[in-house]
Amino acid sequence: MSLNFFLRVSVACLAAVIVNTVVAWYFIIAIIPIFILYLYIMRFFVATSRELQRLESISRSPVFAHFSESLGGLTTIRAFNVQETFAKNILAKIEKNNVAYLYLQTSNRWLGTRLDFIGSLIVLIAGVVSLGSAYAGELAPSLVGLSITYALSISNSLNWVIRQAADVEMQMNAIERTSHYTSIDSEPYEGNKEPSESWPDKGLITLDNVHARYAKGLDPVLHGVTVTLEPTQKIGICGRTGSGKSSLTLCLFRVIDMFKGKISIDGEDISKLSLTTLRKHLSIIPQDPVLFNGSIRFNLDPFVEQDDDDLWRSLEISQLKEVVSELEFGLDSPVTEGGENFSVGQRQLFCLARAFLRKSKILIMDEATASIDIETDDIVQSIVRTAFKDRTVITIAHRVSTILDSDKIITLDNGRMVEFDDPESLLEQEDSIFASLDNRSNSYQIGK
Ligand SMILES: Nc1ncnc2c1ncn2[C@@H]1O[C@H](COP(=O)(O)OP(=O)(O)OP(=O)(O)O)[C@@H](O)[C@H]1O
Repeated sequence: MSLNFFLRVSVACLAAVIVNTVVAWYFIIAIIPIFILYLYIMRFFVATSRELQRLESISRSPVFAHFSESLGGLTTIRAFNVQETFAKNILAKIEKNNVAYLYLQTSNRWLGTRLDFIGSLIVLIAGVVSLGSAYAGELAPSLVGLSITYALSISNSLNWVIRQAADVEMQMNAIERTSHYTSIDSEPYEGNKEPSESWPDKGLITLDNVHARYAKGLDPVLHGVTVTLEPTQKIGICGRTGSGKSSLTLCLFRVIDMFKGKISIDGEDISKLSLTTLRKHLSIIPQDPVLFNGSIRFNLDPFVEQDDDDLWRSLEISQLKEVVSELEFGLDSPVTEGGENFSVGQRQLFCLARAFLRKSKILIMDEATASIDIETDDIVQSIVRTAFKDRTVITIAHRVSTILDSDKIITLDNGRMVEFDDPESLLEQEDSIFASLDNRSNSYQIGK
């Protein structure tokens, strides 16, 4: 549509110049300096407005981000009575955006006055040239009218062309951003090996001299971790803040760059598998349990692979059967965005039910019980001990009590595995880090 219009306007513009030149040939000589001036203004305006548009876009995003974050945290904002601070913050961001917007509009006005001036100049030239010719008797009065009418249309057309050109440049900002995102390296999804259907059927995890870092150019966060986790073992990982507990689990999912060493699960080198295969076969319960907008059924079984009996069984195991059966629509009851209509503990239990349903042989719990009460923590631990007894479970602990009954404890320090033993033996060694963390357990925290 726009291209069609653009072509029509361009042809109309050309026709107007030809008509004026035919009416009085010196019109073309007079129009050349104006055309050069026009090009100069066009280049100046397009370059400026492009940058102003970019500033406007950049300053607009924080306004939306702040607004949606404030909406999400309304209760916290009110609880701390910091409404005024948040209002001030968003007003400052809006003001910044308004400044950019104002400059953008001002530049448009700047262009408007110059284009009007150039347009009037063209009409003036056409008028003077054709009237001069008419006085000299070379031109019929009707042709004077024709010439001025066409000159008026030139100024309108030029105005339109310059604005469209500027607009295209401005909108190209979006293309520039998109092309930036398309050129970002993505994770290597493809694998060159497909494991057997039943993989992993035991849950044996072997880490051999694992070195990992968050990105090329950053310092390594794991330095040569070597350990074998036997099938069905319950392993607790502890260590001070920043010791590399989460990084170790991220390595299992190949989220971070393992630049040296090897991790095998049931004999398969995970670096050779496709990411989809690898991640499909591991389950993780993060500290912030994730539930999606939809029904309970969708949250438990997004790929519709299980029947209702299995779903109810998983809810029974995670002690949610009663809660769900009391809801009006049972399994089809709605879950709001982020699972806000359930408590954090219940969300953890839903995640546990989901992990149980997926039947993956390996479950990773990353400080999963950090933000729930001790009672729910106990429920989670007892579910792990019973329903997950035939699976390998790695628990990053927030409370010492959480991992006290693990089969083995891994203690990390500065990205190195410094202890690997059963909890009793480690507690007996008074100089062990695990024992020192246990001594601090009055605070119920490890590494915090
Ligand atoms: N996204 C990241 N980018 C770069 N470095 C990171 C990133 N996340 C963590 N690190 C670094 O990796 C190291 C290990 O962090 P990690 O989160 O694994 O520790 P942690 O033991 O899980 O700590 P916490 O108990 O606080 O969760 C730290 O030095 C940290 O600074």
